[in-house]
Amino acid sequence: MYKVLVSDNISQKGIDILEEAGMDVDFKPEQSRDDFLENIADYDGIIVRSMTQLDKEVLAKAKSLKVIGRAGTGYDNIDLDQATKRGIFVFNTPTGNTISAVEHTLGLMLALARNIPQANQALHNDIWDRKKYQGVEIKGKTLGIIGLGRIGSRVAKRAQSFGMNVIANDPYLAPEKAENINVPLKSFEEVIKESDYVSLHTPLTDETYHILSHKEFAMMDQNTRVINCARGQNIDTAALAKAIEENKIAGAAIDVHEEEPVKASNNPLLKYPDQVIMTCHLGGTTTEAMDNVAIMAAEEVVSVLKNNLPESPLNIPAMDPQEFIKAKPYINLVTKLGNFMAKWKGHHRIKSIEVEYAGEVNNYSHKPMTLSLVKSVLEPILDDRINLVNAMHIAEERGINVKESQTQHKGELNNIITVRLNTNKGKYSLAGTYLPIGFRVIEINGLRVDLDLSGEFIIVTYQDRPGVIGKIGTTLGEENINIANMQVGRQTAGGEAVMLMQIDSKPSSETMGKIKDHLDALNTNVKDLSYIAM
Ligand SMILES: NC(=O)C1=CN([C@@H]2O[C@H](COP(=O)(O)OP(=O)(O)OC[C@H]3O[C@@H](n4cnc5c(N)ncnc54)[C@H](O)[C@@H]3O)[C@@H](O)[C@H]2O)C=CC1
Ligand SMILES: O=C(O)CCC(=O)C(=O)O
Repeated sequence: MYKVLVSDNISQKGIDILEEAGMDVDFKPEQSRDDFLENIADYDGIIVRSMTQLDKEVLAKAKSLKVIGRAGTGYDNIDLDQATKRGIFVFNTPTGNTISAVEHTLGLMLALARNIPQANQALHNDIWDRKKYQGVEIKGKTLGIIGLGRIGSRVAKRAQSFGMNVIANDPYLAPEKAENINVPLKSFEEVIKESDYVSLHTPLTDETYHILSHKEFAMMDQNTRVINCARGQNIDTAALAKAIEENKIAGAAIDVHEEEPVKASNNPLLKYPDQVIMTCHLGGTTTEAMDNVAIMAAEEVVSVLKNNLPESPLNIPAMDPQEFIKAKPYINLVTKLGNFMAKWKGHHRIKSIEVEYAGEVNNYSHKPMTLSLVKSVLEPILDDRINLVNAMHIAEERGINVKESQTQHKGELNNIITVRLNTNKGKYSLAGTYLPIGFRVIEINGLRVDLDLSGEFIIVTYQDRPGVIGKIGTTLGEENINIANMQVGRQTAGGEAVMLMQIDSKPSSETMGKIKDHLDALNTNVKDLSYIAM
């Protein structure tokens, strides 16, 4: 039974899903860091929101952890690099709370324009002051959005319906996406200078850390109001407090904070209740969003622990489910070629893995295929320590160069995948194709063959000599091993030859020894002789 820790508050619906799937669930949102560090080794899966820090120290102790589910969007609290190196799948549920974050942003903008929280607070204190709390309209004003993704684009659409003029900065967005929603893309500086309202909707990255600081506040108009519903570290809090103090800008509405939870001791913005509205990271906290992200995260954790790939992976290439279904035969083909190669090359040290894709297979992303190949080639050495998440990292760590290429050439076949290994004892190459009837191996070390890529094989590479086929056939016959199919390829008469035999049962090591003795007696210079079960 898998153990799953839920270390932040999530909807009960998520916990029910985990339990119904037979998981042993610990719900511990209030756990101390020390307890967390002490117990994390016990868990196969974890679900977090933004409060749990899954940093290097934690992940080093998380010896059994296979999957991290982020019930929400931003994943800056997870050390993705470390999780990847440790082969832990990480996914988020980025669509579950988009609308809630959008609506909270709009709410903050209106509250900021109309002094709603301040007037409410005053009235609760028995103060009626219509002059002090006079607001401004948002109609006709310019809203500058930094980060026009899922949330930013929806904020834009709603703001346009209020009659706002929306502009945006997003260097990574395809310009057509912005054109489609009638939002002109401008430089960061233009947005900062031209906007009455600046709203942040970027993830927290090295580039967006303190994206608004002294310099940017100095560029803003005095009537500018700033909204942050993204991440606290996107704004330099001290610089914002100074800009407010010096009336460089008109106000700010802040949902996310550099230090959470906010306390009077750690946040200078609390000194400006008339200009700064603050909420306690509530952007994604609605009943609907909480249910959505918890259900999605729980279902995905269960699915990944059952050996499926996550739908919104953060550390393996994502694939559209429809595309995945179509590409699956090629993923299976390349995995089979990798399994074959791993057994064929035996204990030789791999220097490089090359894969060449030809024909129809080029219609799909190669990344999942190449990852599957690397995993299958290295698996016999590393067992369950290698998976799709850490395959490239492990290859790199072992000095194995992985190269992929594509070509249109495929002859009469619809698709061909060729795998080449360079080892300390020589080169191996194997090509296969996917046909609706199954997988075929069509080339070994450059020699044409045609065999079903399933079942059990003996493969031998040797110097072409008369009598080899007969000797091997007789030896297998004496051991009562039936040869279902056999193909021999050779470069030239007397040159390097490869024999691939599909057999009906496993030969003993004595049988393999006898074959080797016969081949040596015939002076065939055996390069390798392997039994391969697929
Ligand atoms: N306050 C809350 O409770 C919530 C906060 N969030 C935060 O909102 C962020 C955005 O969420 P989504 O819109 O779903 O993400 P998204 O990935 O759909 O959009 C982010 C956009 O930012 C752009 N971007 C990245 N770096 C940029 C840069 N240096 N300058 C300008 N644009 C840049 C990207 O190209 C992308 O279009 C999340 O990363 C999360 O941190 C999300 C949900 C709830
Ligand atoms: O998950 C949370 O703690 C709140 C929502 C959020 O910040 C996010 O989804 O990025």
